[in-house]
Amino acid sequence: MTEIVHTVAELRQRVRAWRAAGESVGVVPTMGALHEGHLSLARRARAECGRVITTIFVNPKQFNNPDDLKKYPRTLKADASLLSSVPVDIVFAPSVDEVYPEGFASTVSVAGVSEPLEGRMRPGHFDGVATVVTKLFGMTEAHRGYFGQKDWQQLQVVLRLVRDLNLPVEVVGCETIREADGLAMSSRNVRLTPEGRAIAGVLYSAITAAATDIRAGQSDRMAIREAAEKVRAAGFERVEYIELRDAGTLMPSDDPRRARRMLAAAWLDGVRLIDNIPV
Ligand SMILES: Nc1ncnc2c1ncn2[C@@H]1O[C@H](COP(=O)(O)OP(=O)(O)OP(=O)(O)O)[C@@H](O)[C@H]1O
Ligand SMILES: CC(C)(CO)[C@@H](O)C(=O)[O-]
Ligand code: BAL
Repeated sequence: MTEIVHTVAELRQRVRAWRAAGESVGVVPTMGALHEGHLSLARRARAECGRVITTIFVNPKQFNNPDDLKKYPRTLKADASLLSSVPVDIVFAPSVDEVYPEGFASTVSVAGVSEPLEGRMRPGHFDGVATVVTKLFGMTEAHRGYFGQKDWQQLQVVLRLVRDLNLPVEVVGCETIREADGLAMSSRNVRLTPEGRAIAGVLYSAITAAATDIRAGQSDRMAIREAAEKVRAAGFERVEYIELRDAGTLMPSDDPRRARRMLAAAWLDGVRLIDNIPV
């Protein structure tokens, strides 16, 4: 049975009882408007942990764009019913005041890995993510936390903060779930028009082709330029970045012997889509 819990006090009571009984606890942090990508994380947690908590919290501190925050889809009822099919034990859906009560004054800031790409395009975003993820780990006392590779840089930020702050959590990165045309599932996809949705898969196919070309010996720069041209030609309004980076540090990397990642962000129908793949 899936139970919806809104307060930290009630959550703690449940978790303490589980832990006292020797059960392992997994947490899947989300902002709701759930899709198969989220559910795959929850199923993995279900398979690996005795108890599973999914958190649903649209975290105002990580939105640098007030319009994006206002338009973020909120579908708690439908989300809870999807999660009961996994099933997860608890849906933790706190209010903004519960998470950030009067007088809240702390920020967790991860230097380095949070600075380029998403960090540069969305100032303050990763401070908001690092702060709320640290709090969610503290609130849930989870042994394991599940995060999607779709938000690759976020996953690296969380890994860094857990290491740096000695948090007793094992971070598990889970593969990106895609639509049939390759589009990475994302809650923001519902804001695409039918015309936009029809071309959205080009972001993935363009970076996949670039990665293949680079592995076949094409120069990084040429392959990336061609990918950006394909995305624009398909009808995207703007390519914010397509970059080849060290997979762990997110710093520029032209060393094919190291694990590298191609990361992209582009605008379609006024919606900002991101994706990434290994190279
Ligand atoms: N397609 C996906 N495959 C695997 N994991 C995913 C996918 N989409 C999101 N996740 C993961 O689910 C967790 C919660 O993400 P979030 O609630 O922001 O959903 P989202 O679909 O990424 O929404 P957004 O529109 O904000 O990008 C994150 O760890 C994220 O990486
Ligand atoms: C990890 C997270 C739930 C923190 O708010 C959010 O950034 C997300 O949904 O990826
Ligand atoms: N999925 C990452 C959270 C965000 O876009 O704000």
